Amino acid sequence: MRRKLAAGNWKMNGSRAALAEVEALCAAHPDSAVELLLCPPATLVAPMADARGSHPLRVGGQDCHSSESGAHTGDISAAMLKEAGASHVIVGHSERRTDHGETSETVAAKAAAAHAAGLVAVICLGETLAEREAGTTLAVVADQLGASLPEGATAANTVVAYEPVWAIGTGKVPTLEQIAEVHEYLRKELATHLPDAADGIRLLYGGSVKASNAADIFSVRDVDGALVGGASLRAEDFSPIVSALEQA
Ligand SMILES: O=C(CO)COP(=O)(O)O
Repeated sequence: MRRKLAAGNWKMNGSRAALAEVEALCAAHPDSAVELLLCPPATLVAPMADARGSHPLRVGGQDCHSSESGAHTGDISAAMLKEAGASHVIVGHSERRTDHGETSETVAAKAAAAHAAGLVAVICLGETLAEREAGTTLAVVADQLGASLPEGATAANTVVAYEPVWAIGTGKVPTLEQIAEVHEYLRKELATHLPDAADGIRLLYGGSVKASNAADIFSVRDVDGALVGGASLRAEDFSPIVSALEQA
C-alpha cells in the first residue's frame, strides 16, 4: 500500500549542465512503478522541473523557512519552492541541524509551513556515532520524530527519512539488522503519534546508499525507499538504485 520512493538529495552540488543527468534518468525509467524525487539546490528547482518534461519525476527543495514571507535574508519559503515547480521539501537534514543549529522544533515548524504550502515534507532524523555507541539510538530517533512531526501530518504530506549521521557520505552503512530495528521502531512510534497515518507514511533509509548495497537495504521490512546523496548526482549511479527499488 505504500508506494516506494527513490529520492535524491543533491545538497550543494549541480549546475544547469547537470540537468542532462535528469534527462538521462527520466529516459532510463520512463514508466517507473516507484516514485522518483530529486532535490537540487533551490536555483535548480525550476530548471529541473522544466528538464523533466512530461516525466512524472518529482522535484523538491532541500529546506524552507517556517514563515510564509518576510525579512529573512537568504531564506526561501515553501510557497516559493512550490511556485518554482517543487512538490516536496526536505526538512531537518542533519547537515541543517548541524550547520544551522536547527532543532526538532524548528523542523516541525518548517514541515508545517511545507504542508500549508501544499508540499510534502521529507523529515530527516538520525543518531550520531556517539549516540549509537552510547546505545541511545532508539531514544534519540524517537525524540526527534516526536518533536519534528507537525500537527496535521498525514501519509500524503509526510515522508520520514532515517539517516544515521555517521553513515552520511562516509561509505559506512548500518547492518541490515540495525536498519530493520530503527525502521520498525519508527513505525511503532509513528503509530503512537499518528494512529491513522502511521501505516501509510513512507520510511526512507539514507546514508551511503549505492548500487552495490541498495537491493539488500530495500529488502528490509519497513524500508520504503531511500534518500540518496552522492549517488544521486549522476544517472549512471542513481539509475541502478532506482532499478533495485523497482525490483524490491
Ligand atoms: O545525506 C544523505 C541524503 O540526504 C545521504 O548522503 P550520501 O548518500 O552521500 O551518504
